[in-house]
Amino acid sequence: MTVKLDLTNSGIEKKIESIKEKSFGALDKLLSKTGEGNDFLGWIDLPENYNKEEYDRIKKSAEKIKKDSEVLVVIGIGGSYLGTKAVENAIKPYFGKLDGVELIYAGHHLSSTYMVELLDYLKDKDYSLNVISKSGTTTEPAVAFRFLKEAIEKKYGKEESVKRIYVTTDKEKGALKGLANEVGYESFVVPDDVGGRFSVLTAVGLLPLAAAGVNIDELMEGARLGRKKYTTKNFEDNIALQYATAREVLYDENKAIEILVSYEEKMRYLAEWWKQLFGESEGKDGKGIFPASTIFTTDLHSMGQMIQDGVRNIFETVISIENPEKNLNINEEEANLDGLNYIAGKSVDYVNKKAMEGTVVAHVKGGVPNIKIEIDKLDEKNLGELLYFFEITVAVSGYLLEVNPFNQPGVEEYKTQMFKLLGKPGY
Ligand SMILES: O=P(O)(O)OC[C@H]1O[C@](O)(CO)[C@@H](O)[C@@H]1O
Repeated sequence: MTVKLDLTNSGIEKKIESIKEKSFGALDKLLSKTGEGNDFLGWIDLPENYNKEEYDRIKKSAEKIKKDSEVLVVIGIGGSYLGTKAVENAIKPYFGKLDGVELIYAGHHLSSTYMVELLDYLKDKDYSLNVISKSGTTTEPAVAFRFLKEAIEKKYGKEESVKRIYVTTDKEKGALKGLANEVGYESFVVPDDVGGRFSVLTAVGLLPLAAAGVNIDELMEGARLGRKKYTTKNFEDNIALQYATAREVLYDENKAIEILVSYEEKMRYLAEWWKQLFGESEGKDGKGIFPASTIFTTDLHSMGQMIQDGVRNIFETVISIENPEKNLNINEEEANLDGLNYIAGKSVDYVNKKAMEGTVVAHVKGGVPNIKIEIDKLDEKNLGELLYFFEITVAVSGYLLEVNPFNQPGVEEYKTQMFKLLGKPGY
């Protein structure tokens, strides 16, 4: 077992029994495709049932990008970039990069300063673009692409730039698809039945990740393993079902905020991906657990007070990585002026783990139930499984909450108001 779940500090193990049946019903609804949003369930079978021809093309394009570019600019927002950034950051070294290109993100906000500085940074780099938008009409990436397309055409000329632009979008709809068809960019598809926040294992995530040097075969292998485990209709064996059930019980007990905690800085963007997945899936009809995240011990020194002592509407889900990639021991110092000799001979990870154990005790004592998810190490295979684990959990959680986990009507409101202010035709 690679991903493990520990509910011993959740305080609700007995209550879980009482809604086990309801959770089964939710999983059944999902797998029999009879629930709301059942036209967006393509992600369930994706680890097995993906387009093999496209997968090969992704690998070939990634090799070409590696050969002719130092940088790949990933243009997208929300589900069109967060999964990539989550996996990339979890896998790549802190300083430097993998055996691939540097990924730089654009179109995930509207900072004019960022765009000016990015265009400047790219001037002396060899680069390619991957513009990603399922709808093909999202404003932020569209604006970014307009600037970056102009810049790349200026640098390489029209003909060469066409070979450096990769488009990932709907198979037939949207402005981006129209443009790709007209100009002849290499194109990849976001399947109709896979929503943006569930799309990391399609070309959306796979192309930039492969170009960055992430092992996408292993990522898919992990997801395949996840599919076997988390679609199992046996409560005792299915920890995604257990996690969804625990969340439902805690929500019933007015724990309306879930903080995803990690003690590894590399997990920061996995938490960002998780926040979109859970926030967009559950937050509707006046319901939903608010997804938040922290990196400990860093945020214990900023958010720790609030978590320990503030409004008691929080629970924590800790992702623990059993074996760090790298570790080092603290040496004994004769003078001991810093007073650290009491931990001499111990490793930094040992101290980190003790911080984790101590924090769990303190927070549970302070009225913050704790769920622990454990992986043995941070690699592509475990990440693939973890991504799939969260996807199944959120779908079951959504059905338990009696919302449609696969739409996001609320996101439209800000767009409507912004378009009105900008004078977009039709608004
Ligand atoms: O891939 P697209 O269509 O540009 O959408 C980007 C993101 O924007 C949203 O649609 C919300 O507007 C997210 O659900 C999605 O991940």
